[in-house]
Amino acid sequence: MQTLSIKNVHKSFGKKTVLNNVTLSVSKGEILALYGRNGCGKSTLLKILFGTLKANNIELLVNGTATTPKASRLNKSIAYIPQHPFLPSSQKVRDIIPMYHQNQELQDAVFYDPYIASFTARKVSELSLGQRRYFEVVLLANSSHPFLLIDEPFSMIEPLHKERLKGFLNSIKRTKGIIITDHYYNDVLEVSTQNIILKDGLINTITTKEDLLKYDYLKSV
Ligand SMILES: Nc1ncnc2c1ncn2[C@@H]1O[C@H](COP(=O)(O)OP(=O)(O)OP(=O)(O)O)[C@@H](O)[C@H]1O
Repeated sequence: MQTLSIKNVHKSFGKKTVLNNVTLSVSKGEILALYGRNGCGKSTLLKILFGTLKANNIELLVNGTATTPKASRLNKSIAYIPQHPFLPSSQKVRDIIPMYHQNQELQDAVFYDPYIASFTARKVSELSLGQRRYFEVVLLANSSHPFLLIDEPFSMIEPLHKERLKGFLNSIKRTKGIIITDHYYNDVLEVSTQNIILKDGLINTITTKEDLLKYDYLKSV
């Protein structure tokens, strides 16, 4: 079983502790959903895992072997889809695909995705938000990385795009271990296999939607 485990992640910004000995793990075949209120530290945790933000402390194990976030990024264990646009806006979709994938099979998986095939001639700047988000996810999820971090894939996109994205995530779920964070909790709950919430720097397990009330994320369900 391929598993990504993090233990005792600690992160402070000045005197403010955002992550307080956070411990979690995700295995191939699982989608771990991370909830939490604005500013609680979800993106901070994903950036730390991808090695673009330094933690005060982190123990990272990939398949039981101790490693570092930077090494995991460089050896293509972990892929990361950030919250903000990251693709070159003046490039066409069809030119971006080979930039990310030299492997023909991986290129084809993106090129021949039925929805992406309908806009490969367009520049990224010409895509709708939903098209761009779907392209970003499919582009990076069709990779050899066994673990994938996705920050807010559903935010601000229309219902039809959300359905398409959920369908895609369900189709790749058995091939990867995925950590996803988003405030569209109903959509996330449809695809997730495990659910946790970050509150006051600590991780709590969620088993029902009502637990989101318990940790002050919702007022009613
Ligand atoms: N570089 C930084 N310097 C100082 N404080 C920071 C920095 N980056 C993040 N923070 C603070 O850390 C906290 C966690 O931010 P983070 O972006 O991880 O929250 P989040 O849970 O992803 O929020 P949202 O749901 O709004 O995306 C916030 O209070 C934020 O202001």
